[in-house]
Amino acid sequence: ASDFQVTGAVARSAAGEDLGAVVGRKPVDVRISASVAEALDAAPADVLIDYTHPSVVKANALAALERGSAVVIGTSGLTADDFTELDAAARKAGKGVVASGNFAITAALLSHFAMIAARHIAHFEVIDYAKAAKPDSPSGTARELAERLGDVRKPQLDYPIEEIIGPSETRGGSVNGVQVHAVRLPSYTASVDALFTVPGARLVLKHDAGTDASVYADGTLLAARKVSGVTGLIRGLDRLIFDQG
Ligand SMILES: NC(=O)C1=CN([C@@H]2O[C@H](COP(=O)(O)OP(=O)(O)OC[C@H]3O[C@@H](n4cnc5c(N)ncnc54)[C@H](OP(=O)(O)O)[C@@H]3O)[C@@H](O)[C@H]2O)C=CC1
Ligand SMILES: O=C(O)C1=N[C@H](C(=O)O)C[C@H](O)C1
Repeated sequence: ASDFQVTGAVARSAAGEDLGAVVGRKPVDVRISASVAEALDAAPADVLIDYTHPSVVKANALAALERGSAVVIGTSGLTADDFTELDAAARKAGKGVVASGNFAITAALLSHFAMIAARHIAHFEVIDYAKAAKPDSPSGTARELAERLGDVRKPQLDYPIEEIIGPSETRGGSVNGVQVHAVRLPSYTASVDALFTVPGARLVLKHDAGTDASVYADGTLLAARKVSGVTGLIRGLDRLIFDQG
């Protein structure tokens, strides 16, 4: 995108190398750093875009806010409490954080439609499908969806989970009162189903992605453009697209 300039990059395995060379292009005079703090100390940035690992994303975001950068978070694994902490840190810094469990437009539309559906339908659950080796569960997509659906309303459960006859784990995990079922198997990449049902009929909202990471690019760049106008945290690409006209 011609309106952005890459000022730094982070990858421990390529630290010290030129970013252009590492991605198979001409050198671009951007040296890859081993950590976000090191990268931002070497070259300040308006925005940090984080696609790293659940174990480091919060520390990365806090390091960026301390250094005066806004933050776009794609990395999964953060809890509702983590986001509360990041919102407070962003407000203290007078900066914005935009986080989305999924930056694909199809996932953003699913979230938008699901919030409407939850206002009208009392029974719903979420199924999350990902590759067998995904380290976090539920996915960022499913976690954000369930947390936000649970804020719209707590879904009706017609049989209490704690009274289930058999292993209650088979009914999934509760995220903000919403049952989430995480499937981790080879052949899956990144999909989510939001199931809304009434007696006799079902609405199934499905986001289904393959391995092409470009589906996340436009949404990520949209967030990077808009985050400079934000103070505090916004969660969900759909909120950037649909809540503001
Ligand atoms: N919100 C969204 O739309 C999307 C979210 N994701 C999420 O983004 C995250 C990254 O996914 P993906 O790009 O597939 O992962 P990869 O493992 O392919 O890439 C992670 C990158 O982060 C670098 N990195 C820097 N610091 C660390 C660290 N401390 N620990 C681990 N890696 C580090 C890695 O390089 P090195 O090991 O050399 O440091 C690597 O280049 C996941 O949480 C995933 O769920 C993924 C796609 C879309
Ligand atoms: O690990 C992935 O690949 C992805 N992770 C994100 C998530 O946890 O939801 C988004 C997408 O599913 C790809």
